[in-house]
Parts: sequence; C-alpha cells; structure tokens
Amino acid sequence: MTVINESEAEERAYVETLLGKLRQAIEQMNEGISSSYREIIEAKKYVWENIGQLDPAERAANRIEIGLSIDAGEKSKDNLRKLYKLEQSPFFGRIDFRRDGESKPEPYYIGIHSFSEGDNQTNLIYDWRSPVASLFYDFGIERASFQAPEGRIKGEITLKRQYKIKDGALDYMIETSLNINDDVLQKELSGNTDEKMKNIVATIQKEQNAIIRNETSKELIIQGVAGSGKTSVALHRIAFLLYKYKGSLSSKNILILSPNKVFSDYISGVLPELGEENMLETEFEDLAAGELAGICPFQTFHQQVAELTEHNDDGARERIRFKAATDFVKKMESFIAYADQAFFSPEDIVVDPFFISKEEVKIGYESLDRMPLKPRLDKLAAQLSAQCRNSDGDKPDPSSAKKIKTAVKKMFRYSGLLPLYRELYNYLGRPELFKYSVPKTKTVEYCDVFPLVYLKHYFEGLTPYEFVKHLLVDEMQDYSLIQYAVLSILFTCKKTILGDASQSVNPYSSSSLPEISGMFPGAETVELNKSYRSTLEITNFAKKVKPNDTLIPVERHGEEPQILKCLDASEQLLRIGELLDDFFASEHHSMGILCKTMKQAKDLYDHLKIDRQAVYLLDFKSIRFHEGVIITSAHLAKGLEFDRVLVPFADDETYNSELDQSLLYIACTRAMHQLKLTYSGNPSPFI
Ligand SMILES: Nc1ncnc2c1ncn2[C@@H]1O[C@H](COP(=O)(O)OP(=O)(O)OP(=O)(O)O)[C@@H](O)[C@H]1O
Repeated sequence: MTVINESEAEERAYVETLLGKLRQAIEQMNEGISSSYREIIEAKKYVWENIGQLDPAERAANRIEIGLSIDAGEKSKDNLRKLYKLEQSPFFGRIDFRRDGESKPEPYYIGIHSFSEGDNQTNLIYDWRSPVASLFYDFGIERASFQAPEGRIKGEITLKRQYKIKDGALDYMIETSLNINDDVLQKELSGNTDEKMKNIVATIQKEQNAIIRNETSKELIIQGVAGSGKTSVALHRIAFLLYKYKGSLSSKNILILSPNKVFSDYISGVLPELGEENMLETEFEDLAAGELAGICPFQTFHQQVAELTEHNDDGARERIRFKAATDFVKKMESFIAYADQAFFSPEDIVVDPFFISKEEVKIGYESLDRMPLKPRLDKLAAQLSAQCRNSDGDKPDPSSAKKIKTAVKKMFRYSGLLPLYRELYNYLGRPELFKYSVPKTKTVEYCDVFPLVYLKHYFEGLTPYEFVKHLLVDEMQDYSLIQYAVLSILFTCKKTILGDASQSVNPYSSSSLPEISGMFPGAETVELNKSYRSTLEITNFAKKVKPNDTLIPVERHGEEPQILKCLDASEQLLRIGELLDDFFASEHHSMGILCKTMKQAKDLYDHLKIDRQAVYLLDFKSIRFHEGVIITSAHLAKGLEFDRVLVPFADDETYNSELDQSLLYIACTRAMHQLKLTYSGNPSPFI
C-alpha cells in the first residue's frame, strides 16, 4: 500500500476515498444478495413445480443446494452489516511500522472490522484483532514487535494516530507518541451512557490488551477494581478468541455464567457490535437446577441475599459461613471417603442356587472406586452376576440377576442423596447446620445447593458440559469454593474468571482471589487497578465508603458527590422527587436510584409521585435493562452503570454492617458523572 496521508486534510480526503470504496462494496454485496435470493426462490419454485418428476436423490440434492445458498446469503448479510458499520466509522487508529530490514514504513489503518479491495485483496483496514493491530495497543513511537503466524516481527513504529470518525465524517484526529492518548480516552469516558454496554476497541489499554490476547492460560483469573473494565475486557477477549480460532470455536461453544438476566441483557450489545454472535448465558443456579431436578427445590441466591439484608439471622449467617469456609471442600472430601467405607456393608449373597461371598463383594466394590456410587453398585452387581455359576456351571437367569442387584444396592445404607447429605453434618458433629424442614417448606437453603451437587458427583455422577470450550465467570467473588469445585467437574474447558473482592453482595459466602486461585492450580492471575467509570470525585468518595488502596482512579473531574440530610421520611421523598425532575431536565441519559434492599426499592417506587412510564423498577424477575430512571437494589445494580446515581436512605439504621458497607460501595461505584445520597435521622457511619 502506498498511502502516505501526512496532513489532516489528506486524512480527511482518505476517509472520503475509503467511504467511496466501502459504498461500492456495499452496492455490490446488496446486488449479490438480491440475485442469490432470486435464485433460491427460482430453485424452490422449480422443486415445487417438478416434485413429481424428481427422484429422491435429485430432491435431496436440490434441498442441499438451496440450503447452501441460504447459508451463503446469511454470511453475505453478516458481511454487509460489517460494511455498514465501517461506513459509519471506517477506522479509529493508524500506525506506521517499519519492519527490520525494510527501508520504508508501511501504514496500517485499524478498524472494528477488516476491509480489503481488488483481486489480490489489498488490506485497506485491519481488524482490531489482527496480529499487526496489537502494535497499536501495546506501543508508542518506539521499537516494537508483534506475533504473526510466521513468527515474531520486529521493527519500529514511526507514526501513531487516533481518530474519531462519526457518521462517516472525521470528527478529530490526534497524533500521539503514547500507547493510547489520554485525551481520546477522556473524551470517550466523559460521554453519557448508552442504553447498553458499548465496545471499547478504540481505547483498549495495554494491560487490558494483554488480557484480551492471552492465549496461553487454561484459567485466567482477573481481579479488577470497580470500573476497571473487567466485563468489557472479558467480552473483547471472547471476540478475539472467536476471530483467532474461527474454524474451531463458535459462539455456541462459549458460555457465560452471569449474575442475572438484566446483566446479560446489559452486556448483550457488545459482541454483535464487534460483528460476533452472542454467546450462551446462564446463571450459576440454573446449573444446580438441572442437577437437583426431582431431588429437591431450593432457595435462590437472590432470596438468600434478601433474607440476609432484611433479617438479622445469626443462625443463617453461621450456616452460610460454615459451608463457604476454605476447608469445607476438604471436609466434604473426607466425609465422602468415610461414607464410601462406613456406609457400605458387604454381605454374603444367597440367591438360590447361587452364592457370592462377602469377600468377593468387597473386592469388586473396591476395584470400582473411580465410579460414582449408584452406577458403581449397578456395575458391581452386573460383574458379580456375570462371574458366578451354580453347580452345573450355569449363569444366573434374569430374575436371579435382579435379586443379586437388589441385594448389592441394599448394602449401601442410603438410597437417596438428601439423607446421605444430612449424614454429612452428623459426621462433622454439627447436625444443626442442615436446615431442611419437611414438610413445612420442602426447600433446601441456598448454602446447601452446591454441597448437594458436589455430593451428587460422588453419589450419582454429574454430566460435564462437553460442548462448552470456553467458560466465562463474572462476579467471581460471589461464588463459594464449593461452587468452584462443582464448576471444575462440570467444565473442563478453558476459563476466564473475573470479579472484584470488594464488591461482594454476600460477604458470608464470598471468595477471595487467593482462595479462587487455589481452586485452579496453574491458573494465571492478573489485576486491573485503574478505574475508568467514575470521576475522580466519585471514586474518592467510594474509597472513603470502603477503603481500597489498590484502586487508581483515572484523572477525570466532575462535581463533588453530595450527601443531603432530610428532616424526615416525607421530606426525603420530596427531595428524591426534585432530583428526578433535575435529571429529566438534564442531558444525562440514565439514572440509578439504588437502595439497599429490593423491599426498599419497591416501597420507594410505590410512594414516589412519578410518571410510571419514565421510571422502571428492576427486580429479580426483570429481564431487560432500561435507559432512563431505574429503581433497584445495590445487588441487582452490580455490573451496571448510570450517568447519575442516587442512594436514598443512607442512614445508620440502613447501612451499618460489613455487608451494608459492601452494598453501599457497589451502589456508589455505579455512578459515572454524578452521585448524591439522601438520608434522614443519622448518617451511615460509612459516609
Ligand atoms: N479502555 C477503555 N476505554 C474506554 N472505556 C473504558 C475502558 N475500559 C473500561 N472502560 C469503561 O469503564 C466502564 C466500566 O467498565 P466495566 O463495566 O467493564 O468494568 P468492570 O470492571 O466490569 O466494573 P464493575 O466491576 O464495577 O461492574 C465502562 O463504561 C467501560 O466502557
């Protein structure tokens, strides 16, 4: 390529030239799509009209051909969408790179997708995920190198530019010697929220790029402070892996374990924006629901959190803590080893005329110790039947084999998972720690759900999700170690696990970074300490709510957070109403009114004199994220962000415990540009 484009005017002209080429490509592709659809219709018509004359082989061949044409059409439509996207903004970066041994640098324009022209497919725009594009994220004007399929390419970057092109017009251009110029990042960060999470391709930071392009870790654990881009980076990483392993990895092989449906909806725009399909998504407890179906209904995580935040139940806290403790997985393993011996009592089997000694039973049982118990007993019975003979040398008939099977099964003291699970607490000398009140609720507590699933792995076996080739776990701090133990059994694939120890909604069963790493020997751990979401003033305020020395705020200024004291509850309602009016009159797009509990959020929604069309109550049943005003709990707001955040009821009765401190911190760190808190009575000790 011989583009030079020294001046801004030349760059503007180059944008125009590129747009012309893009439009031409769009036109050609549209024509191609229309004509191939015409052909498909013709082919279908032909089959329909001649159905009687075509033999089965011809019909099958026609069907296959039509199917292939439809697939090709869909692919072209995908490419067309990418071209339309490029027409809006063809590129956002440029680097001129002189390879060692060459005399002149070559310019590379970087965009959200690649674009090439001519028969020899000259690359005019490079996809941000292409090997050469990593130069843009990793280096300034300096010696540089990148990993190409043919090996590491070394050289020198001689020019680096960043651009903002909106609706096909060059808005600004910045020449920089740095990695990603701060001015461009500042401009991006000071904008208002979109309805959903947006891509950050133009301003990915060097440390983020290292995570996105990491291909070596089997498990990559990302601990990142609030607003450090963990979720964004994880999604870009998926887009990168889909690009890199196009033939062998598709979005259907990727599963995200997300905290709730609203969060899934909130992040659902990023991958399509990057030209990829959305991945599969589920919640942790959906995994348990599949495994415990028909065994027992259970309390949900949200119900557990609601109970913890609304009632002061020391017993519940103790049960949760005990089952989330670091040594609990070990305790379960020791119980399983004990149960395997203590609850199996080998006996002589007499099914006339057959006899099997208890020694034979014991040897057979021990030799099958790699299998889950139930299939193991079935196999043991089948083996014993196959081996035994009567005095005539005959094998047992089906009826005798069935009796042998029944005899073997009875040798294990428990036939159901729940009674065996109850035994765990007798074994540990803490029977009071299993609360299962049949027939009152018939529901097990959430803290028992994953210990039960783990025990089921021993008792009946679990079925691994083999189609999943990459698992993404968000909000890692909210999962206990026993959940990770279950995860390791269900998913043997590569994993990206991310979260923030300071943002636990349930400190009694949260896990720290060292604990999680301990569950995955060989995992690589990275930390992101720079926070991009909030202004410096908001971040400093949040750091006072919950001190966090590792958090480095990005230098972006805004108004100081305000704590508004109200005389009583009714004045507080009035104040909140005024703040809402102020929001509606502003240029901001989103406002979160974040309460400690869902009950408070619901009551506030009911009592506020507001236009219900303009304000949404987000609860645990919600499946959509909405632009505008959202009233919800801190728990549900996790992972989301708003231009403005209002935290009502910031008094000492509402926020006083360790859990409350976490929730208040989460609520405050959702704010990008403005944060206000209201209270009546005494302020919370955390503000
Ligand atoms: N390199 C970047 N360029 C521009 N914006 C960025 C960058 N990194 C992060 N951001 C922005 O910072 C905000 C926070 O990102 P994200 O939600 O991914 O962070 P997080 O670490 O998952 O946050 P939290 O844990 O608080 O929910 C988003 O608005 C995101 O677009």
